[in-house]
Amino acid sequence: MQSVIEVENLEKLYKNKQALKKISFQVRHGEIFGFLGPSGSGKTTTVKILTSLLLYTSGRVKVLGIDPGRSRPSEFLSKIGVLTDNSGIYERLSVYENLELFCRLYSVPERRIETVLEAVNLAENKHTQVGQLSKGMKQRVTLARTILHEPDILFLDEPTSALDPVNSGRIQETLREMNRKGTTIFLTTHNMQEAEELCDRVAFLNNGEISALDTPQALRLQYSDGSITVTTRQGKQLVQRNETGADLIKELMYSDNLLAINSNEPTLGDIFVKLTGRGLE
Ligand SMILES: Nc1ncnc2c1ncn2[C@@H]1O[C@H](COP(=O)(O)OP(=O)(O)OP(=O)(O)O)[C@@H](O)[C@H]1O
Repeated sequence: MQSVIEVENLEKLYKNKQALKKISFQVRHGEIFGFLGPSGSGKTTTVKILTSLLLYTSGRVKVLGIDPGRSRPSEFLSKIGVLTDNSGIYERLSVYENLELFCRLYSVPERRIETVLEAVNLAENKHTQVGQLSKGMKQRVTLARTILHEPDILFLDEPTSALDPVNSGRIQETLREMNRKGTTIFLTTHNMQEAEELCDRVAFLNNGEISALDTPQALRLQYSDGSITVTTRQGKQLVQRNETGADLIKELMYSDNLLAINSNEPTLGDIFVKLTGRGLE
């Protein structure tokens, strides 16, 4: 499948701090790609470079065939959407007025507002002043603004980090829906559950280096120890995937003492710790 983001040996130096150490990866058209790493690993630096907000030191970067470091801002920014913490929504204006303002600024037809409000589930709140909305709803207004111009790629830096599970879930559902309609999504997070549920592929970033990159399922299988937990009326028991294990399960089934069988696949968080020796928080 066609790559919409290509990164090769990307390096970023802040004075003498090497924030990105020659990382390489590609993001395919139509996928949700997760960039996972703990605080300080280089996630925001990467997003800023990919969205032309920061210049890189060396390497090769292409986003939709354009080098963000050398792009014409108006042309490049019309193709992407960027959601970060400080997205500048006007608290004293209503939801609708905020979006109207951005429509005028970016020459987007006003009829897009209704579609976008439906997409982020805010149609009923369109006349509410943003200052009166909950944190989760504000984040959805910001998302609405980010997708107003129908970007080909959406960059999200920790989109749900400050939200409760209900609001996080709503944002995730909106992202899934947008992705189903063809938007490629590049997402940074240190929330492994979010990555596991949402992402087609994930990259683990640690100290400016990528230590693994694959689908969550492939990573779980690769780092699984192959054991199975069997639950019987007497309790839980660890069984290996071999002939002895199979015989035991067969015996438990015939004796009607088998309540459940679960494979012991590690979570993305477990794998991150295994690979890097540190957690994601
Ligand atoms: N403007 C800057 N000047 C110097 N060092 C910086 C600058 N911005 C970031 N860094 C350093 O670069 C490294 C990567 O930072 P970055 O913000 O990209 O990490 P992050 O993974 O996004 O972290 P967080 O999840 O806390 O936002 C960190 O060590 C950080 O201290």
